[in-house]
Amino acid sequence: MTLRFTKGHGTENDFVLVPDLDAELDLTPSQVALLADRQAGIGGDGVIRIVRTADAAEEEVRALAGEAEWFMDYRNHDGSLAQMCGNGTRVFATWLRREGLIGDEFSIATRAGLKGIRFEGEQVVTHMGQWRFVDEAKAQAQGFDALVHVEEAEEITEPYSALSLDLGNPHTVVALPPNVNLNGLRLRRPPAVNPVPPEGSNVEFVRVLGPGRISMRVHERGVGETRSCGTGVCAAAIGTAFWSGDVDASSEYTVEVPGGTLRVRLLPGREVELAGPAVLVADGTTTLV
Ligand SMILES: N[C@@H](CCC[C@H](N)C(=O)O)C(=O)O
Repeated sequence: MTLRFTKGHGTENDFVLVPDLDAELDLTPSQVALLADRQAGIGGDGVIRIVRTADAAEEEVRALAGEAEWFMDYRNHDGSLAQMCGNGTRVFATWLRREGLIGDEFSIATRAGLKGIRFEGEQVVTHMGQWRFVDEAKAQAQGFDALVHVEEAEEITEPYSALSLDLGNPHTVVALPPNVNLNGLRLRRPPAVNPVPPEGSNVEFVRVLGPGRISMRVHERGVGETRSCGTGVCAAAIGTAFWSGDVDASSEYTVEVPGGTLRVRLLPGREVELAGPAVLVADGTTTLV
């Protein structure tokens, strides 16, 4: 079967977008993994099927059809399903706008609920909704609720304290001590998180650069190290605000990732907004086997 696709990225977190406007596709995990394969397929950190919310397979998603016409059906590089992708929302929205399917401000449906989108010049702003601690009592009592082992250069060192956050999808944030070089971490293998998150976790390593400025590297669940992760930079900003003493105040962070720069606004009511660029790189067709 011939498939139309668009390749796009948000701060170099790259995706294969597959329009399925008539809801004819039932992509299997192995078909997704082949599309995302950088040697044998188109290549990307994830695959986004663009489909009407009313045609989503999941009942909870279909229930959002009155508020959002389009559903971002997000799959990871390995073919697994994910609830949400922050960078993906901007690329998805940019494709919908290019095709004339939406206006300047609208909502999209995701497996983590509705997300508001607006275009501000070259930037796309996603209202990511509410975040939550996975274990607030433990985090407030100890300052962390998990441990992360990671390889540094050749060795696996002592575990780092970490914070588990739910941004619709799972995150574990590590604030690196000042003597540890962010670029020296080896993220080719998944960092080991303890307690083991039941559905796996994206793991972010954060270095504070100055007030409101951080840099981050990420190992994404279902992918490996990526050059950016939108939900991950939100988690990194939330963790940094938490460790600096006031996660409930409004604040803004600029987050440097290997693929570029993103802006995060922490809002009252534990809501968060993400702003950044989105680029559509190429359109083509491929054969689905
Ligand atoms: N890159 C994304 C997150 C994609 C999903 C993630 N790997 C997961 O499994 O939760 C982003 O920009 O947020």
